Amino acid sequence: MLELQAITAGYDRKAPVVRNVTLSVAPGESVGLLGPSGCGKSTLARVAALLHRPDAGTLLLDGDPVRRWRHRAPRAQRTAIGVVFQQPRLSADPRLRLTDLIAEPLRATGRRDEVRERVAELAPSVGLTPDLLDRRPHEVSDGQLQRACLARALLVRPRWLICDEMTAMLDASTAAALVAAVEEYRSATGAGLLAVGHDQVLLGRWCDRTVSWEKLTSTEPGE
Ligand SMILES: Nc1ncnc2c1ncn2[C@@H]1O[C@H](COP(=O)(O)OP(=O)(O)OP(=O)(O)O)[C@@H](O)[C@H]1O
Repeated sequence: MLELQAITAGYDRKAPVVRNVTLSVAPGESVGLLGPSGCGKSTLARVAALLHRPDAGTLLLDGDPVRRWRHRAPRAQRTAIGVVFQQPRLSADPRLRLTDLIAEPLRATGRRDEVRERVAELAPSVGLTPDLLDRRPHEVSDGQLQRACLARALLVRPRWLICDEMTAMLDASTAAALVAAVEEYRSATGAGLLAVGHDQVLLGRWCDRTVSWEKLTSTEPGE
């Protein structure tokens, strides 16, 4: 299970944007988190992705509490989670060719031949052709770059995927292709998914269940 328990988080301890939120994703389950712009969904997603330390509450990964965040998190916990954000250009090093961008999670540990093999295996599953793999981010479209960011997230075979508005900037056919790639990965591996967004129709079609931000936060004592 991926369990967010009574999470309070934000950027100012006196005014947290996420207050006492509890949400779980079971293995193999897909959960959509719906909410309006600015409500705190991305902040919660970043807590779940080990990128933002909460002010209070507990994150359990398969029963183990997460005690360290970002680069301090143990590798086994970091690689259990794959994350894709809304804006690929903010999460892609502009100097890297797409092959190296996809291979980033293996940079420290992967052998060269293993890296090449894994990227070649993943690229078609996200719809990237070999010619695109040699290009740098400024030489590809947003959709192509987002495909590479999804491949990077899948590279270490995470048990949990967090997609934060993954398709918000994309045209309908690219969005559908990326959702299909996530679902193919999930059906092959049994990975769980937390998909964050504001598009009720998309999340309703994509996920086993959707929860609204209002519901999650209305259980707060005193509200
Ligand atoms: N790095 C930051 N420093 C300070 N405040 C921030 C930071 N990031 C986000 N915020 C604020 O926290 C609140 C919640 O932001 P968050 O990105 O979690 O919302 P969201 O629901 O994901 O919105 P959107 O759908 O527009 O991405 C907003 O008011 C935002 O301005």
